[in-house]
Amino acid sequence: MIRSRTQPATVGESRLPAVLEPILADVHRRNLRRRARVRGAGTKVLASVRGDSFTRALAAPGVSVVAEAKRCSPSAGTLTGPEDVVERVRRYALGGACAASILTEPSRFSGARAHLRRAARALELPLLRKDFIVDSTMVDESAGMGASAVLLIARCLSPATLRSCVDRARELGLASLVEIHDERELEAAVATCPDVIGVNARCLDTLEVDLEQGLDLLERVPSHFLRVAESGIMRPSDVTRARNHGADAVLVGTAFMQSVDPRASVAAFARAGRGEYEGPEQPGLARPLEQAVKVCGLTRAQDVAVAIQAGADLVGFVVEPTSSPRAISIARCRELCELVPAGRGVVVTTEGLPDRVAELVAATGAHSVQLCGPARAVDFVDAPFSILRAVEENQVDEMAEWDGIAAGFVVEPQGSRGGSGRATDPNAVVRLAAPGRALLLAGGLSADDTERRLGELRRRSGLRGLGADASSRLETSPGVKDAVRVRRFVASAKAAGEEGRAVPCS
Ligand SMILES: O=C(O)c1ccccc1N[C@@H]1O[C@H](COP(=O)(O)O)[C@@H](O)[C@H]1O
Repeated sequence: MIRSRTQPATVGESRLPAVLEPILADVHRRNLRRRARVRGAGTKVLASVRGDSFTRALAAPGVSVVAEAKRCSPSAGTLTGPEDVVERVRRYALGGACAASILTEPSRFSGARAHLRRAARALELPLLRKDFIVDSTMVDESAGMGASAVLLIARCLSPATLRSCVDRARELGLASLVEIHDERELEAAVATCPDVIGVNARCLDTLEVDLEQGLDLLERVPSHFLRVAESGIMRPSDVTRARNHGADAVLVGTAFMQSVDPRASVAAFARAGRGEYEGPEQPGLARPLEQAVKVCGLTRAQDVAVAIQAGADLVGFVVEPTSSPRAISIARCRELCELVPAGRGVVVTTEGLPDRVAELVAATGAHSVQLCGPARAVDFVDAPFSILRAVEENQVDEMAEWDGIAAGFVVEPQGSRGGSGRATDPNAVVRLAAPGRALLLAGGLSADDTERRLGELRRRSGLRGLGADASSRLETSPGVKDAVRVRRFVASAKAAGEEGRAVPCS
């Protein structure tokens, strides 16, 4: 039993870890306040609880991915600024997450009940409420928020309370995931017969993660329970390890929160869960596209070195159209990609068939692809690499289709096929701004006019994240970059960024 309502120090016989003590004290305080406010009103439970959708999703063949939305944590610190949790979870769903875990704990994880409520209203995906549930009334609340499942941390609950929470969840049609970390907690979990048992590889006393130890314990969970590996799953090969230890699902938070392209990361992990992933351990882009600077159409190793040393965030290699004066072979592209830091090489293609594009990405070793030809967004939802979609400045509808699927857009002048040297119309570009959309301005940018053109657009439109992409005007002859122009282009694009930061957003 928890001894005090505001300062719980023990659960049953065992002392609480130092990290849990203040968290649980806060939970109790908030519960007291909330219940005093709503006394007599009862807890509204949604009629349409979707608990079976959570267990069905986890039971799908292979290792399913439960992707977590959390802004910070005691172990990782701040993971993201304020952001739209619904948009993040939508990207998780596109990438192939079977369910999402949403933090509702406000003080240590910057979670909110509203995040869960809004996601449940907006999305079909089964949602796990991740919080520090201390009694069955919090299970009722979870159903009221639209959760399909609740996380019950064995370390936070006496055996009797754990049982009453699992039973209450079952009555409400919610799935319960009981989290354990050692043999004793495994016994307690098994005794309550939850739907799912999760092994947290993180020790709550030290916050240290030992994935191997966690996976060994997971193997000892009786196989009639759905088994989830939690914490320490940072790369696709960890999913493969979990698969080899009998996991039905992995719960991944930090790796996806730290990813620049959560859709692509989830897609890579989900493929690994099906035993189908062969890509890099850090899938997708390495840097955010906000104010990114890309140098495109590189054909020579020395030009790649200059661009990277100058500070380019991305370097592009044109494989198609083969008619481009900057086109190189797949083998040459692979050689040049090897010279580039991970996550910064982009293969440029007019190919639009997803399997062929996937082959091209694998063959070149690029982490992302720039799609310049006709392609359907729906074909790329679960592509395990990042996508830059090239659009013409008037293709607003095309952009809407790719939102959330492409990590960002390269905006070219109307009628351009790339590398034309022609400039975009600023009036058209400002109309493309939308929340959460990353844009790279392209078309005839040179070492001389980039700072002015970018700065002007950023000031006029509030497009402060606008990046830049240039090719032909940085050359001495087709395919041969001029080192001075490349350096000046990168520097002036970055300088426009600094200026943009100083101008308040209107
Ligand atoms: O760089 C190229 O030659 C190229 C060829 C075919 C498709 C895309 C290409 N690069 C893209 O072209 C623009 C920049 O062109 P420019 O500066 O006007 O010459 C940009 O989108 C590059 O990614």
